[in-house]
Amino acid sequence: MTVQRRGNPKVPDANGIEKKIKRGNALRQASAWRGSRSSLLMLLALAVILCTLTWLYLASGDPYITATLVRQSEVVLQPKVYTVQCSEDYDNYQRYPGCTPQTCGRAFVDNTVTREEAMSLRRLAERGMALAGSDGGASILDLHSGALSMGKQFVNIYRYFGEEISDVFSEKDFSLYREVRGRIQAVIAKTFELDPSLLYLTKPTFFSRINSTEAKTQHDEYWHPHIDKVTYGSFDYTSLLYLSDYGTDFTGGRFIFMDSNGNHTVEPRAGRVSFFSSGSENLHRVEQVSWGTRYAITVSFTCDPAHAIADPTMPVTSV
Ligand SMILES: O=C(O)CCC(=O)C(=O)O
Ligand SMILES: [Fe+2]
Repeated sequence: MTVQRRGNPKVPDANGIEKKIKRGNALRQASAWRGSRSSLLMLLALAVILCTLTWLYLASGDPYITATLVRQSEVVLQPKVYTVQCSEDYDNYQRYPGCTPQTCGRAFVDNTVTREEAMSLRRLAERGMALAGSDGGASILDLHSGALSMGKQFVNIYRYFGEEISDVFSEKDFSLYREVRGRIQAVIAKTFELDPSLLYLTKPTFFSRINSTEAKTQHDEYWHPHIDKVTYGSFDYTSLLYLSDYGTDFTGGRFIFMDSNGNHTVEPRAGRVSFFSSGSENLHRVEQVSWGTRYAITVSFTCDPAHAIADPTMPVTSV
């Protein structure tokens, strides 16, 4: 019997197999490409969604977003005022009509004190602090009480340095402080519609010098959130006169109002006066300085005559 060789259609020839393999490869490649193209599109879509969400997040005023109220480069010639609702803190204290905050808020002005005056005050602070200074990143000098940071504690410069202090400070320094204090008092009274004669300078009033040196004691930890009326008791209006420039003299060190709807920042500028009602409507902190040295003076006012202090004066030394 002869075996007839019939062409089997199910067994393709070598060419056919090759073609099939090629087609298979091509199909696989195409689908791989389609796969990577669709992952790319997916990534793109994700990026678009992410950007949209970020934009919505920013635009909706998220509580943790920081907004700058006043930049260092800005020159504020009329007080820039932001009112906020007064807290109930003042209910716990005796009210003094014409002084106790009825309108609360914060304001900034750059032409109450000149930059030259700020530089003179800064030199005064530099001379004073050169006598001692903190081991950590925050030193203070209080011309009223004489307190000066020294190592991990404080000394009284008037007692510790005695007559030598007249080589460091002059009458002119004290009269500049008085002059500047008077102008700050007047601008606070005008802005908050108060009787300037019913505001009194209160303690502590001090120069501060802060930098990025590691804190050695609690006194060096200047960055904690606080309410001035709680921290200092007698304050009704706080003012800060900045003696150096954010961005050139130091970085970090911005002042931050911590509001329920977000952080509101002030960039220090030499000669800038930042003032605000001292209650919990103005919870704040100072950002840690990351580079350089920042100088400022805290000059605050009370409505309670019992907490008034006199302007600092050159101590009378016995001959
Ligand atoms: O220096 C500052 O900007 C703020 C200081 C401060 O909060 C304070 O002295 O109570
Ligand atoms: Fe404060």
